[in-house]
Amino acid sequence: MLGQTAKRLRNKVSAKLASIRGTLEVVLLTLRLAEGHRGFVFGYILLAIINAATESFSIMLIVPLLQSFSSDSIFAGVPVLDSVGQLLLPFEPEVRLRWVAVILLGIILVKSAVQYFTEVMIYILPLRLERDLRMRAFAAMMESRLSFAEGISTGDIGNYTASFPARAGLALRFLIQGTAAAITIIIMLALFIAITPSALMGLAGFVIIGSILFKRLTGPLASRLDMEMTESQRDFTQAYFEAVNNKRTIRIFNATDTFLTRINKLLERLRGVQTQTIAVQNATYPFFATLSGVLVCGLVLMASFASPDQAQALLGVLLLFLVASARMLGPFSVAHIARMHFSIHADPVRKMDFFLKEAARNRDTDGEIVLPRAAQEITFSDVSFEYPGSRAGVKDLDFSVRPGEFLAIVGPSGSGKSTIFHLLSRLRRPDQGEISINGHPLNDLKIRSWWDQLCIVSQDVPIFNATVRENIHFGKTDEPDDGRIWVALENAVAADFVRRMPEGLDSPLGEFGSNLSGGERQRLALARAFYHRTPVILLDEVTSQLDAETEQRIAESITKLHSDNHTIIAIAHRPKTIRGADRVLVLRDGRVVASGDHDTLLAENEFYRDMAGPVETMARS
Ligand SMILES: Nc1ncnc2c1ncn2[C@@H]1O[C@H](COP(=O)(O)OP(=O)(O)OP(=O)(O)O)[C@@H](O)[C@H]1O
Repeated sequence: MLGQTAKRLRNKVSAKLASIRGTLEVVLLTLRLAEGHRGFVFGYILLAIINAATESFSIMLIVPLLQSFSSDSIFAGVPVLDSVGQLLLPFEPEVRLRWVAVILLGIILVKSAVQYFTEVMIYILPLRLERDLRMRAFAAMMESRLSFAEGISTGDIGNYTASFPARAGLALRFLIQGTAAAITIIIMLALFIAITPSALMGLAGFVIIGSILFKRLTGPLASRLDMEMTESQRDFTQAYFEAVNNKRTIRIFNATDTFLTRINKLLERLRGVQTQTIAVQNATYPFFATLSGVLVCGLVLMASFASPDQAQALLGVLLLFLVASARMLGPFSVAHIARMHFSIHADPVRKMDFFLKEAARNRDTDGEIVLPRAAQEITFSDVSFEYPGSRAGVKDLDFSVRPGEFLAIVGPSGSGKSTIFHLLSRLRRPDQGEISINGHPLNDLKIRSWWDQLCIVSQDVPIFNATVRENIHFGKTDEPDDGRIWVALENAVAADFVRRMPEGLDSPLGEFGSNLSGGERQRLALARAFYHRTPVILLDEVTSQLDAETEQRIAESITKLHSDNHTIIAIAHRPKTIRGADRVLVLRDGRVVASGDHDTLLAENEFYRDMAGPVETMARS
């Protein structure tokens, strides 16, 4: 029996210690996240200490002043009050009042100024940290390896770049607000220890019993709300972005009502968590006010049972307790509200810190070699790559592309064509083998010096919510050259439809280019490549949405680029679209199964012939 009780006690103690360790860990993590704002944090705490000191000073002045007008000395023998009282006594009552009034006025002015600045700072600080963390999360995502960045769901991205920074900002706010309140309480307690130990006993009892009771009542709820807030915000962001990004599909599949119901449910859940949080937060002040009221009633009752002398002493303590509790109720409630809020926002602090560390670990490392701008020879030597967690990818790729060569890569869907582009642009890195540019391993290059010489037109045609000019000039830092933009548009067979737009090059293209047709988007993306005229151009199914005539005109533009000594690597499902290529690589299940020129492959390779289809094969025969 005794052993069991001891064991239970041990478990309780170790659980308590673990919880204290957990809180301390979050405190340190919060301070680490706020590393760049230390001056602000310490400035706030310093002002809070000045605030508490002025508060104490005014109590030390007011109480002896009142006492000095009374013939019954309730505070006789109380060291601090006595000595301040002695200082006041030699003065005439009116002089005493004047001096106290002047000093109090000075204190009040200092206190008001300090209070104003602490109030402003406490709202500014979370915003500063939020802004800083949002930027850090965004940069971490952009600068980390693609496999890491692509592994984060939209809901989580929403949390890392919006909700978590805001909540970590609040955690910092409540951490320093709680610390400042705790310092104020300590200063006040020290003052009351100096004044009278019995008042201190009352206060200490009030502080300890009140805190334990309040924590018991609200602690578990605060931790649950912390988790629920994170989850409900993540789920809402996920659903929201899915709805925003799939407007057309949702309508056509008649899924509007389903989506609205889902979003409505998620919003309702979020509101529920927020409501519960507000209910818990606002319980603090009434709780402690009631508790201190109950204590006062208890003391009055006790005085009613005591002898007149004891009653007077008790009422002296009561008076002090009233002053102390009235003064301390504010910082005390703030300390508890802050503690509770801090634990409500502990989860985002841990997750934000973990995310930033993981992103730093997965940061895309760069090489040292700056590649001079020139025609480049590209070599794949025994390159193999598998997507993480999947067996798909490419195997044993071994080929070179000469400077100025036009290489076509054909193969069925899923054979690994786009993966080659990802590897060549170092968005992914080979598991085995090496890719080199002009003899330099791709991993050793300063990647921006390679990207500077590379342009990609991909299947998912990224058009930005900007004007035609800004979309074509995208990624460049010099001034846009309208003459060259029009030439690029002509080459991409896009000039006619841009001319028809009401504002020409200044026309806005809408979000994701929603003001354009699929083929127009494709031609604008091509115009971007023609404008950039980088030494190496990667084309991924660039004519898949175009009619035969436009496709033919674009093929001519590509041939012209080729004759201007640009290296072109073009991906296609259908051999028809890359007839101008010098050489064709045929890909199947991630491997190169044949290579040669179009005609030779048509004549000799059955797989290629099957892909080319009867029209192409007949055209040749
Ligand atoms: N992020 C990814 N994670 C896991 N597997 C992937 C990923 N991207 C592509 N794959 C897989 O890798 C293989 C090669 O994909 P890739 O996109 O290179 O094919 P592709 O030949 O370009 O196809 P398509 O012609 O349809 O665009 C496919 O089996 C595909 O499912």
